[in-house]
Amino acid sequence: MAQAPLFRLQCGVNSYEWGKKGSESAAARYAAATPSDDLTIQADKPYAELWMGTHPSNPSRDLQTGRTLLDLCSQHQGLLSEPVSAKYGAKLPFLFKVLSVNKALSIQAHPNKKLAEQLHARDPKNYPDDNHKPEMAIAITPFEGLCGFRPLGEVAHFLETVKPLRTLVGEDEAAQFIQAAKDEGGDEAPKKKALQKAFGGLMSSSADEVEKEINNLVALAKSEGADFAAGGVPSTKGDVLVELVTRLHGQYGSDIGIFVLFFLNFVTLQPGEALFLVADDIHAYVSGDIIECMAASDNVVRAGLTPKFKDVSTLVDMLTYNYAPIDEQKMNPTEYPYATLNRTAYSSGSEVMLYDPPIEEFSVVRTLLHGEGAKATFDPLEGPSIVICTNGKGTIAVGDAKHEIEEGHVYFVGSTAELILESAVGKEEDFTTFKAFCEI
Ligand SMILES: NNC(=O)[C@@H](O)[C@H](O)[C@H](O)COP(=O)(O)O
Ligand SMILES: [Zn+2]
Repeated sequence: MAQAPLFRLQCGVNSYEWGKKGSESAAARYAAATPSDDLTIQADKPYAELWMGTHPSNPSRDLQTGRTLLDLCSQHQGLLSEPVSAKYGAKLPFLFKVLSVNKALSIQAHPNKKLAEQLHARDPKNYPDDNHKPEMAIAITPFEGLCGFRPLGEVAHFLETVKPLRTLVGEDEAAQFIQAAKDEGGDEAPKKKALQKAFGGLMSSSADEVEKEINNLVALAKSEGADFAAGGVPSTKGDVLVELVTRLHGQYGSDIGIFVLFFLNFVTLQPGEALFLVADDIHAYVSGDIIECMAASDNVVRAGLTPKFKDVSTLVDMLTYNYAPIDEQKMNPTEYPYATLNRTAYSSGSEVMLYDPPIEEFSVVRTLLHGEGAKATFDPLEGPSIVICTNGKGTIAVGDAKHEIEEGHVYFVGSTAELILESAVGKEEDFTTFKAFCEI
């Protein structure tokens, strides 16, 4: 029997410690928006991630039949399209998530394909996939994160002005780094080497050294206030650093990850803003709700700010040591050219925006339909999509099939289906959806 190309998904939510509690968590609210026998939201339990896709660690299911999406795609490969199923088999090329972050996530990076295969072969328990995991984050609420190494001059500034940091890095390593960072000319390779040496020096500190220096750091931050770190740097002022050191210390105690703050860009995203992280890029999300899309993998190499398995030497060895101002990491969405807005949508400032990272496995479209009757019609795609509504309500239609969709509802849309989204909100309200898709 042919499989309808539009069906509602029941998606699982996981309870990592850093998730927002109870219904404060968007991941929990969205999971609870779909009937499920085994989910009752508990007020004091953290709910971190809603997973939408075929990944076996938390497989999404067809709401009507209870069959896993992987099972359906295995039986009906047309849902994925011939090119996608030829290359990726029955597994979706992407994993689509909603994260609700209450406490900082681990200092982490995701291995490239080659390293992922090696780690998976060596330690399948901690590295469940043999695939890379480049990822994109799109803010649903205001979001804070640590992403990529700072411009070297900023790291040099902190090594010069924050004594506990310099002590852990090592006076010689710090001096060599500052020298390399200040050398205006010269190629990148020796600078990246100096950065790796300084970062590696920090990350090889003993627990006792960290305990001692974290107390000095917190005391210094408290006593110096806005003058902390000589007032900080343009991208992260002294008072912001004081608040972050205090907050992370409150969350994780004497954790080396707090010192990593001085090496990484601290970025805030407003709703709709996005960033993209290539494999081997260091990061740690700090707060807020995001849509996240990634290649289908759950490989995380961690080195701090976490009770989970840490693999510090692998992290220090694997990083790209790219360094750049945060604006170079942000992604700029563009108007999606394959959707048509009706007059109501057009006149009410609705928008269909494409977030298109430089990889094959996924892109994401954010559709914001403002006011009653605003409609967007999407050209057929040769590939699979997953749609989630994050605000308001409306209808989702493919061919003759038309369903109501509201906040938290998730739908799978099979290949070459012409998709129509129409809002059913008040004239001053928004109906917002995100659609992850792969087309090769
Ligand atoms: N940057 N975001 C991600 O990579 C998410 O998709 C991961 O699932 C989380 O980072 C996992 O974080 P923990 O290992 O619990 O610290
Ligand atoms: Zn990550």
